[in-house]
Amino acid sequence: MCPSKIKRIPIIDMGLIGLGCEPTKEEWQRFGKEICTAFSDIGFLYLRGHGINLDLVADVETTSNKFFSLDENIKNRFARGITDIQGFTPPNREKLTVDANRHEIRESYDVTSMDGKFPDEIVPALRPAVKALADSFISLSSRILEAMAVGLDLERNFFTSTHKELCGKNNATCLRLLHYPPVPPNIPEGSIRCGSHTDYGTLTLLFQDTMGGLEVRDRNDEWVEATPVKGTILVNVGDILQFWTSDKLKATVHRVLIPSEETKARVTRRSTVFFVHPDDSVLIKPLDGSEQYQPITAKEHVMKRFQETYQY
Ligand SMILES: O=C(O)CCC(=O)C(=O)O
Ligand SMILES: [Fe+2]
Repeated sequence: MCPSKIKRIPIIDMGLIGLGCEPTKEEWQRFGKEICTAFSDIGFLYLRGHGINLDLVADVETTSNKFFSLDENIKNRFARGITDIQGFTPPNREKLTVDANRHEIRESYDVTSMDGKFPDEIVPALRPAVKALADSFISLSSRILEAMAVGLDLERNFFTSTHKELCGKNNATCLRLLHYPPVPPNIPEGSIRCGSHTDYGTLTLLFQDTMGGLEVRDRNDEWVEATPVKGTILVNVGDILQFWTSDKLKATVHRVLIPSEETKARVTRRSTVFFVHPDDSVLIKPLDGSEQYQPITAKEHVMKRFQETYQY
C-alpha cells in the first residue's frame, strides 16, 4: 500500500455520534463539517466508530455466498428487472461503463424491500441476515443525513424529511450484495470487475473485503486506490447529492479493477453496499436556486440510470 495514496481519502471518526451514542450539539457540528469537507473534495471518506456490528456484515456475506454458489439457472429464477428492482443480476448484465464491448465480471443481489423477493426455500437464513444489517444501515444513514444538513447549514431535518422511507415501498434505497467471482483464465480484452461510474443516489455506504481493487478518480484526474481499511465503511456522494448542492458535494467516478496478481485474480471478492436514495416523489433541484440542473424527481432520475446501465 502506498501511504501517499491512502492519505487522499480521509478517515473520519464518528466518535460520540456513532450508533448507540447520544451526541452533543458540538458533535453534530464537528462531524457534519468534517464529512462535508471530505465530500466537497474527493467525495469519499472512510467512516470509523460507526457502531454497525461487523458480525452482521459477516453473516450476510456467509449466507449470500451460499446463494452465489448455486447454478446460474437457479439464481436466474430470482432475477431482477428494470421495474422490479429486487433480485439477482448475472455477470455482464449491468454495464456501468457505457461501452458495449467492455465485459463486467460481477454478479449481485439487490434488496430494496425486506418483504420482497428472496430465495427463502434455498437459503432461508438470507432474508433475516439482510434485514438485521439493513436496520443498522438505515439508522446510521439517518444520522449521517442529519449531520450533513447541519454541516451544510440547511434545516436540520432537510435530508431526513426527504429520506423518510429508506427500504420502503416508494424509495429506491438498496442493499446490494456484490460477488466478484474468481477471474476466469481467458477473459475478453478490456474486462473489468466494475466499470467507471458515479453512484446514482444521495450517498453510498460500502463494506469491502480485504482484496482491494477499488479506485477513485481525484480532482487531478488521477486514480487513487481506496485500499480496504479494517472495520471502516467507505462513504461517497451520489449524483443526486451533487445535483442538489450544485456540484459543491462531488459524485466522484470510481471503478473496480481486475487484480494483476494471480493470487488475487483467482479468488472471490465480496462487498456489501447500501445505496441511499430520496423518497421517489422528492423533486431534486439545486438548493442554491441556480439553474445548473433541470429539476427531476428522485424516481425519474434512478429509472433513467437503470435504463442506461441494464442490458435486457
Ligand atoms: O465493490 C466495490 O468495491 C464497489 C462497487 C460499486 O462501486 C458499486 O456497486 O456502485
Ligand atoms: Fe459505485
